[in-house]
Amino acid sequence: MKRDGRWEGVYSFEDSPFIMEILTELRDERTGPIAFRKGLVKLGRYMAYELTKTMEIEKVPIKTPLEETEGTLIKDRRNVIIITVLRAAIPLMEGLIKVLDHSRVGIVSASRGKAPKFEIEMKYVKVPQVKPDDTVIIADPMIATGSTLIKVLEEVKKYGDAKRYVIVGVLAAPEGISRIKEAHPDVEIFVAAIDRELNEKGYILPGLGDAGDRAFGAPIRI
Ligand SMILES: O=P(O)(O)OC[C@H]1O[C@H](OP(=O)(O)OP(=O)(O)O)[C@H](O)[C@@H]1O
Ligand SMILES: O=c1cc[nH]c(=O)[nH]1
Ligand SMILES: [Mg+2]
Repeated sequence: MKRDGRWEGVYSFEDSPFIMEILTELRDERTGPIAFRKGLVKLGRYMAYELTKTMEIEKVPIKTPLEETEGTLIKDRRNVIIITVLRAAIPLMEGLIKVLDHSRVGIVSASRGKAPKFEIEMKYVKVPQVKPDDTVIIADPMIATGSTLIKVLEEVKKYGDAKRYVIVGVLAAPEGISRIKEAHPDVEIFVAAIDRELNEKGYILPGLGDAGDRAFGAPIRI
């Protein structure tokens, strides 16, 4: 895990060869939906594991069959809410919850409109009560303009004050991170990698394309 000096509380995993190998498969245009979804699940699992290193732990007395000793408990792991941003975060959440298995889960829908406005439509919001000890993890693979996550954070913050707000994603564009940090300076961001820029349609470059479409196929409008 590597802190990015351009912002406070922003980390990438560009120093992790294994995470970079999974990302390489996700970026590759030849990777089909089955392998793409599997890659997202794997990333979620390993990123959650890395995230536990930033969590508060507690030393606890335990008894082995032979004697008393001291054990470790990750306190914060017991107080996690994962917010899944439809669609593309579904496989990422599946991976995160394998490690963060006590998590409560919120589901929100967010659909980004076309350039240049990129208006976000949020029709479905189901979020549990947020308590002061909670770490709220917002899972969304792509941080492009940042508009989706700014809106999701605004909404989620109505459900109570958390100990931490953490975004877990795959790729981010620098402009998206800057916009989120400006609107929500308290949020921490963990992404596999931070890419170069956005194109005129709001896609991350070099990126991996449309994460939702690659995972689930392109929807049609009727
Ligand atoms: O940072 P932004 O510019 O807001 O863009 C990022 C959003 O775009 C994608 O979702 P999309 O709207 O394509 O929905 P989908 O997951 O259903 O494809 C992605 O999963 C993010 O939620
Ligand atoms: O590059 C991008 C930008 C937004 N959403 C995606 O799925 N990909
Ligand atoms: Mg999409």
